[in-house]
Amino acid sequence: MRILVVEDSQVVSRVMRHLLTQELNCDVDVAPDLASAKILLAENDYFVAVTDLNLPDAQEGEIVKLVLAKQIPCIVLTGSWDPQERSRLLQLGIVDYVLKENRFSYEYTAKLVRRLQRNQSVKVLVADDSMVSRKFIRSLLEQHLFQVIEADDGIAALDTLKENPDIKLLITDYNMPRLDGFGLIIKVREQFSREELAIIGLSSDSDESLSARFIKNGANDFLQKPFVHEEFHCRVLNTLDALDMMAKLWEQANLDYLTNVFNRRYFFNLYEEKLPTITRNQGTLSLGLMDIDFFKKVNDGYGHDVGDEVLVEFAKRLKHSFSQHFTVARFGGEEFVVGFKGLSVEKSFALLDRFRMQMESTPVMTTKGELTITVSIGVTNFNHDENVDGMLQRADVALYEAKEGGRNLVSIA
Ligand SMILES: Nc1nc2c(ncn2[C@@H]2O[C@H](COP(=O)(O)OP(=O)(O)OP(=O)(O)O)[C@@H](O)[C@H]2O)c(=O)[nH]1
Repeated sequence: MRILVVEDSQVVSRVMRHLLTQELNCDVDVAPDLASAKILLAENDYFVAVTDLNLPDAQEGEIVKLVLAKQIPCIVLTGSWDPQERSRLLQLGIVDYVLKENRFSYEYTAKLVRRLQRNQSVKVLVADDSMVSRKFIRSLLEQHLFQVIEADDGIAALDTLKENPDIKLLITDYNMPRLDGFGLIIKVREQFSREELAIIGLSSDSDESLSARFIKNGANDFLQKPFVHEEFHCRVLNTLDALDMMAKLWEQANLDYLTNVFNRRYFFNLYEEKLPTITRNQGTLSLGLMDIDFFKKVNDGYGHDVGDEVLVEFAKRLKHSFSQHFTVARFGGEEFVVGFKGLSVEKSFALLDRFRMQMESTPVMTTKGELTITVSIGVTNFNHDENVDGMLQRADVALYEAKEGGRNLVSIA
């Protein structure tokens, strides 16, 4: 990724280059004037340009027109606050107008570039029956490089969400035929949590209670029409930042920090939730509890870091073998579990025994060389009158038998 900084002050261009390369994996070209910017723009493709307005050979912001004509997103970083110029440039389609006030302005600009990079993979659905309004919102979102999908009422929005479950943000108007904004949000929230999909409500209605009602019905935020560009972008960015933050918190709470498979808490919550349905439907569930053999010897002989490498590789192989259809979790230390929803104990035994043999026959490559790692496994099925703990206790007994039987074995409880 290449970024162009057009800036005659060496101090500012050095700061921007430093912050941008720190924030992103990118190459930064600096042009100190319009003439050199023209040459660089002719020679390279840029992801974004960060430009000053007042250059030694062009004091009227000519650089902005040049950058926008090449369809390159343009962030203006200027020393002069001119409200009229600012709104003229925003109308022209710049991404943002940032005043060089202090170091936060430069940090903000670098973060904005990182968000633009992230936005390229973020899908936003705009539900509004007014085509003019939809197109206006689309143009604002596209300035920030989002992927935009439109729907002209609530029902169309629901269909679009069904076809595109990876949509991250829904921006919805209130008054729409067939299904209005509230109806849409209520239906959407039946399927998508706040962690999965963010919603911003919009309305030009003067009813002051609308914003609170939108939020109480499940929206993350609300915007009164007409709004200014910057407020729109700030709210969209804040909402998506909050979504990212929630995703990070969710990962910290549910994923194992070392191996990135699910943790014990996730596994318990998932199956405590699933067991009543499995019981009601007379469904099948089995699980395999496994423990790497003589793992202490790996740590003692090669060091804790090599032990970690083995755990990471073991989890990778487990994921590769099972996570497409089943649930893989690390319970702690060198103990892992796989939940086989829909599989009988005989079938999961066969899969786990094949995994055990593959472990034995394919050494793990570590920084201290190849190590042959074996695993002992206890398998059990789910009796419809028990809880997750009961099932795990029986799997633990089977695992103990596998260890007692000489290790590198799969045993059924
Ligand atoms: N490297 C590393 N070691 C860990 C981690 N968590 C636990 N351990 C180590 O795992 C080892 C577990 O050893 P033991 O419970 O004695 O079992 P074992 O050596 O695998 O022997 P058996 O299970 O009887 O085959 C201990 O040395 C722990 O310190 C971890 O996250 N990383």
